[in-house]
Amino acid sequence: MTGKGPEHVLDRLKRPLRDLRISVTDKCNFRCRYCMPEEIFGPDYPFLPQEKLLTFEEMTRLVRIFASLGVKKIRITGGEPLLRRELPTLIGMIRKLEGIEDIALTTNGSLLPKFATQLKAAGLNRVTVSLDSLDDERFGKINGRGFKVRDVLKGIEAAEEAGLGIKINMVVQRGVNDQDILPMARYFREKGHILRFIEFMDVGNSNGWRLEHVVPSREIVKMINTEMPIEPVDPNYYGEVASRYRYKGTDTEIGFISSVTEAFCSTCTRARLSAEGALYTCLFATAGTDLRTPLRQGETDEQLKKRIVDVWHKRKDRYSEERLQNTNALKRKKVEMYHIGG
Ligand SMILES: Nc1nc2c(ncn2[C@@H]2O[C@H](COP(=O)(O)OP(=O)(O)OP(=O)(O)O)[C@@H](O)[C@H]2O)c(=O)[nH]1
Ligand SMILES: C[S@@+](CC[C@H](N)C(=O)[O-])C[C@H]1O[C@@H](n2cnc3c(N)ncnc32)[C@H](O)[C@@H]1O
Ligand code: SF4
Ligand code: SF4
Repeated sequence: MTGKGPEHVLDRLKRPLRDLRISVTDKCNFRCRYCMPEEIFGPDYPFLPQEKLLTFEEMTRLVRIFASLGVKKIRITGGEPLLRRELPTLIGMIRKLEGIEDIALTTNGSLLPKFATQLKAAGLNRVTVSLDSLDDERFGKINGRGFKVRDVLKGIEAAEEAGLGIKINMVVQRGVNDQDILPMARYFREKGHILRFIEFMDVGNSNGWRLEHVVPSREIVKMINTEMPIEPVDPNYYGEVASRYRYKGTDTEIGFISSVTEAFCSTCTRARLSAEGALYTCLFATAGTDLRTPLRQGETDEQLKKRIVDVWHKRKDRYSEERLQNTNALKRKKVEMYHIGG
């Protein structure tokens, strides 16, 4: 598969495949209420056994095939991806693949002090660190395990020292952490890091989502603009999830991910690979396509590629747009976020 450029596949809504998000583990050291609430994900929860997880060799082989279909960006996620042993080794393996221009990692940040340098050395380009509050009491409740804000800030500092690109993601929930919007904006503006506000979504089936809990991005834009004037910036690439802004008179950016109020399905170029090797074509999918079994049964690259192409050709997912039009979409059974990574 070397030598010639990638093939380009389009789905039924004419969307190309550009971005692959790989969940490397379903485990996490946090218990964020909106993702893995403690009462469901308790000590006896049956997480995937090691033999069901894709190995690094299997993931790398699949990434090579995806790259031959036009994927340029890989996002490593989870669960908490830094709980997967030897993760920098996987980054190094993916880095060597032709066609992969960008490797990013989404993390809760708590283990970055331990791994940031190794990740950078292995070829990781950037990290996106999730942080929902700067207040220890609220943050402890949100993460469900009493982690302190400092634990995450130390991770961000470690990533900075290692020379990794940095973005911060904050999921905003009305009545839970909306009072943190301005303090977060002030803090990361001062630090010069890109902060992105994410509208709380109805992912999975266990997070008790209600529309009243969503703070629409336009409300946050207004709130920030009143204190710290901002102006829109053009997207970096086709299908970028965040609407970008910058603080007037500076180069510091801020972003808004309006996954609920301004769905972006029409330009969605993302495929997702779960930790056990199932391919999902939407964050809100009810089922995935098993790639691990044919892979372990010895299918060739060409056969696996055909499976992926067939799935992408059939794809017509546009859940977030459908939900905007008809909230009945909410009633269907969906895959959990920790399972395919968000
Ligand atoms: N509905 C929906 N939400 C998404 C999708 N992709 C990302 N999000 C939401 O946006 C959040 C941030 O996503 P990131 O992974 O940081 O976004 P990204 O597009 O990879 O970011 P950049 O590569 O830095 O532009 C996720 O945690 C989700 O909440 C998607 O395909 N559909
Ligand atoms: C599932 S986590 C996996 C990676 C890592 N553990 C972390 O928290 O960054 C990926 C992202 O999904 C976001 N997320 C989880 N549940 C969400 C929800 N219901 N709505 C919006 N974003 C959500 C998290 O805040 C996090 O930024
Ligand atoms: S959002 Fe990330 S850190 Fe929080 S429980 Fe889910 S996987 Fe863990
Ligand atoms: S809801 Fe599905 S199709 Fe729409 S942007 Fe998200 S992942 Fe893509």
